[in-house]
Amino acid sequence: MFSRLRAYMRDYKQGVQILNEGYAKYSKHGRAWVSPTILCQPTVMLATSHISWFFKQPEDVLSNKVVQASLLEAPYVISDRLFENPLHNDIIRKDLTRNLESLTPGIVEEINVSLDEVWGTDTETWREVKVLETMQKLAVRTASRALVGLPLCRNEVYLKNAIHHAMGMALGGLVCRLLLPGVLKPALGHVAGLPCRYFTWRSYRLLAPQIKQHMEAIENEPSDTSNPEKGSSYSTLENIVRASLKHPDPRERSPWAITERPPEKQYVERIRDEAATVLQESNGPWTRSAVARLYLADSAIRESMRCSTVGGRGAIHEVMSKEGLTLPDGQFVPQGTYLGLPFIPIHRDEEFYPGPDEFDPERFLEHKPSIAILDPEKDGADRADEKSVSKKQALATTSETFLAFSHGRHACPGRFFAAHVLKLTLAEMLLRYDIQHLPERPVGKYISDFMEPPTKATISVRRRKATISVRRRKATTSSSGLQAEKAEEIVNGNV
Ligand code: HEM
Repeated sequence: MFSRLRAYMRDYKQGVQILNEGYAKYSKHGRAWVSPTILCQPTVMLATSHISWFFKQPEDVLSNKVVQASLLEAPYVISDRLFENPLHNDIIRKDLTRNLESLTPGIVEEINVSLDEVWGTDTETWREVKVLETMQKLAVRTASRALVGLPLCRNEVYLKNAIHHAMGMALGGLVCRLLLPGVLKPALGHVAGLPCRYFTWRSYRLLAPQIKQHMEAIENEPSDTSNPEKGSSYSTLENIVRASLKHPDPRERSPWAITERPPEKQYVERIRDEAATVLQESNGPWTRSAVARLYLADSAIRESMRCSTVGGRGAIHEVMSKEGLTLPDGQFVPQGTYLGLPFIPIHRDEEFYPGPDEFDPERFLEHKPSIAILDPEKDGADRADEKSVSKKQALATTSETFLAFSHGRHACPGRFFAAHVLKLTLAEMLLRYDIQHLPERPVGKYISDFMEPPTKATISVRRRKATISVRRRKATTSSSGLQAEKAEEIVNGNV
C-alpha cells in the first residue's frame, strides 16, 4: 500500500518525467509498461509500434466510453444517460460542424464584442491584460454564441454557470474517485456531484424559455418541412431540441434531456499579414473557406498544441473482453485493465517531429499551401485524395502521432468547430490589436501529467488605430510557401 502511495506522490510531482522515462525505456522498444497515475487506476502505456493496432480495436474489446464515464463518476456527478444516449456527439459531429458557415458572422461578432470588453478600445495607451481571463471569456462566449445564441451568450449568470459547471464536473469526479471508497460512493457520491448538478439546474432554468419556444415552433411546423434547411438562421439549441423530440425514449424527449519559447516576433506579423490578405481576397466578412485559408495560423496553433499538450496520457481505454487481451508484444492484460498512450513523449519524439523541442510555427506547412475546408464525415486521408495533400497536416486532422484531439473513433468531435474558432480568434486579435512581445514565454506547470496554464501571465495590448487595407505585390512565395501573394503593408481601411 505504501509503495502505491509513493508511486502516486511521484506521479503528482513528476508525472511528465515518468512518462518520458518509460517512453524512452519501453515504448520506443516495442514494450508496454505500467504508469502510476493519481487520476485513476495504474494504466498500461503502449509502445509506439502498438498504436495502429490499438486504434483498430472495437468498442467491445477496448472501450473509451466506459473510462470516460468512470473518470467523471458519471452516475453521481452528471448522469449515466449522457453516456447511454450521447445525443450531443451527433449534434456536434454533424449539425455544428456542417453549419460553421452560417455560424461564422455571429462568432466573429462575439469575438470582437468580447475583445472590446476585455482588451478595451483605447488606441493611445497600452493595457496589461490577463491571458487566461481573456481566453476563458472568449472561449465561453464564442461557444455559447454558437450553441445557444443571443441573448443568453451575453448573460453573465449563464456564462459563469457554464464555467462553474465545467469545474464542478472535473472536481466532483476527482473528489469522488480519490476520497470516497467504493462502498461509500452510493451514499456520498451524490454529495460530491452536488455543485455540478446545481449549475446544471441553474443553466436549465435560464435555457427553459428558449427551449420552450423552439419546441412550440417545431411542433407547429407543417409535417412535410419537419427538418427545413436553416441557412443563416441555424441554431444549435434548436437542433438539440429537434433531436431530443425525435428520441425513441420518452424521457429523452423532455426539454430537460439536453444534458519554451515565445514565437519569433516576425511570425506574429506574418500571421497578421496572412489574415489581412485572406480577408481582402475574400472581399468582405469572414467565411468558412476564408478561415480555411489561414494556413500559417493553422500550422502555428497545431504546433502550439503539439508543444503544450494539455494531458500527457490519453486515449485511455478499458479492456472489456472477459478473457482479457494479449498485446502485440505478447504481454497479457486481464479484463478491466486500462490501456492508453503517452501523448507528450509522442509529440516530442524526434522520429516523428525533427527538432522536437523547437516551436516551429511553420512545421505543418507544405510548399504549396492547400488546406481546404474539412469535411468532418471523412478522414483526413480520404479528403486529401480529393483536394490536396497538406490537409493531412491541418489543425483538425488527427493522426497516430498528432493526438491533441485524440484519434480514432473517439477523437474529439468538436475539433472542427474549435479549430475554426481558434483561427478566427487569433486573426481578429492581431488585426485589431498590437501586442507587446514578451522576452520569455510564461510557462505552465504540470500537476501529474496535466498542464496548468500560467494563471497569472499578462500581456500588454493596445487597440490598433488603423484598420486594415492591404497593398499587395506579385507573388513572393516565401520558403515555406506561406502565401501566393504576400500582404506587404497594413495601413488604413476597415475590417
Ligand atoms: C482546443 C479545444 C479542444 C481540445 C484540445 C479537445 C480535446 C479532446 C480530446 C483529447 C478528447 C478525447 C478524450 C478521451 O479520449 O477521453 C475529446 C473528446 C471530446 N470532445 Fe473535445 N476538445 C476540444 C474542444 C471541444 C469542443 C469545442 C467540443 C464541443 C463543441 C468538444 C466535444 C468533445 C466530445 C463530445 C468528446 C467525447 C467524444 C467521444 O467520446 O466520442 N471538444 N476532446
